[in-house]
Amino acid sequence: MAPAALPAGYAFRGLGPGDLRAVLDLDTWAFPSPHALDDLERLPSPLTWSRTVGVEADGTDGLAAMHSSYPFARFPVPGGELPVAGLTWVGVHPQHRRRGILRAMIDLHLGRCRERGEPVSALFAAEAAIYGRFGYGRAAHDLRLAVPRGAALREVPGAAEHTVRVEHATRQAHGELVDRVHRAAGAAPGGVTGVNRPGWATRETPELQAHFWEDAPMFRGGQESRRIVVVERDGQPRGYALFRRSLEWEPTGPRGTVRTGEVVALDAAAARALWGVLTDLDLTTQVHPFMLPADDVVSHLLADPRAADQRLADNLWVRVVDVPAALAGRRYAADVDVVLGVGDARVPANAGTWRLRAEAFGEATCERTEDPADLELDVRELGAAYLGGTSLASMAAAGQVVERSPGTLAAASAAFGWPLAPVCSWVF
Ligand SMILES: CC(=O)SCCNC(=O)CCNC(=O)[C@H](O)C(C)(C)COP(=O)(O)OP(=O)(O)OC[C@H]1O[C@@H](n2cnc3c(N)ncnc32)[C@H](O)[C@@H]1OP(=O)(O)O
Repeated sequence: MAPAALPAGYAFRGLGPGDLRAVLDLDTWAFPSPHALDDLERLPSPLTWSRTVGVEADGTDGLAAMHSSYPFARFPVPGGELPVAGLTWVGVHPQHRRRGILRAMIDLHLGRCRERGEPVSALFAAEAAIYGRFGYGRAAHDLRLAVPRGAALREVPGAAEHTVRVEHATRQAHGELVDRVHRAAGAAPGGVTGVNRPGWATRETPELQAHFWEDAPMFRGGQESRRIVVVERDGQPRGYALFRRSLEWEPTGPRGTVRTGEVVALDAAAARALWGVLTDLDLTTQVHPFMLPADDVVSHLLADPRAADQRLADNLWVRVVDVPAALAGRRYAADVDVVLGVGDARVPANAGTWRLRAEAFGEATCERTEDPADLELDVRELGAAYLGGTSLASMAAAGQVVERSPGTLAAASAAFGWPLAPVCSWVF
């Protein structure tokens, strides 16, 4: 299929910093916002301008649509890192919707990913029904909890040996610490060696860093400014949690809530120390962590996990843009030798049969073959399985992966899995 073109009367235009106001105007048409453009314009933009594309309509001022992507040069995939395009700021003005502008933007994006040598694209979906049709699969989930104050936690040796700092969170004081601990926690989650955390993207560009640390009062939603707990052992930071509190006085007394950002620790003892602090803040009754891994340590530490009202939400969606580069660029949790018959309506170069060979946790190869497919699947399901968090067998049970050679599905499912659940700890 040829890439979708924009409808007649529309044209793409590369955007730059001088377009910020038009971008914010379009963005607040796509995502309704109570904030004035003048106020939004003063905040640091996270965009990488060289990857930001607008759509203009003949005879109309402003933008009809836009999209951008973040250049993740070192995006964690199972057992390695690859260049990945983080698709973001996708918006179409309500005046111009449902006439194929998004479809044309996606095809432009996928073509540019291939030109830039980015074999994978990932995103957070505003609505879950949008991106499957374009070959993005639901690749990761995150855990949402409401942990009661004082929830009993299982003990971990060494937790009590940490000292605790509770401070205002600033880039100047904590930027380097947060980056260092975050990267280390993704490379060896919980101190487990030989297994990384797929999807654990870092804020790689200066624009993303500036945007992350901005703590504009207009976005606090009635909560306090951003705070941080740092736990240290022998004078070295071993974990941090970003958080904000809010407080309401009720007839029964104070009812405060703690909302966390990232809660990241380098080992189990540091994690236990952090959760001990978060669940014991005065005047609060509940802790709401944001976007933990589905297998986060806290789910194992809670004596009564049911009391924490656990839910899963979709996290990263993944699109395999270049099948051989993506499949050879990750590692597998078991030996595998399988022929995949891949369907791809938008990227014809991906379609066809591919032989994937790998040794458990070793190098992988992926080459075109004339051999018949053992498994048939659409690139959407390949994307869902890619980070190791959605099993091929579970998608086969739903009729979305078809096993042609008996026995190959179980073996490939084990190989595509990963010992730790994929997640991204922040929304991009
Ligand atoms: C990664 C991110 O940035 S996520 C942010 C996405 N942006 C938003 O949610 C902001 C508000 N929404 C919008 O800006 C727009 O409605 C968009 C971007 C979601 C869709 O743009 P449009 O130009 O209207 O989409 P387009 O006309 O190309 O539609 C392509 C197909 O997707 C479908 N589609 C589009 N939006 C949706 C949706 N929200 N839910 C379900 N299906 C959708 C269309 O029906 C169409 O289906 P078809 O292929 O069967 O004909």
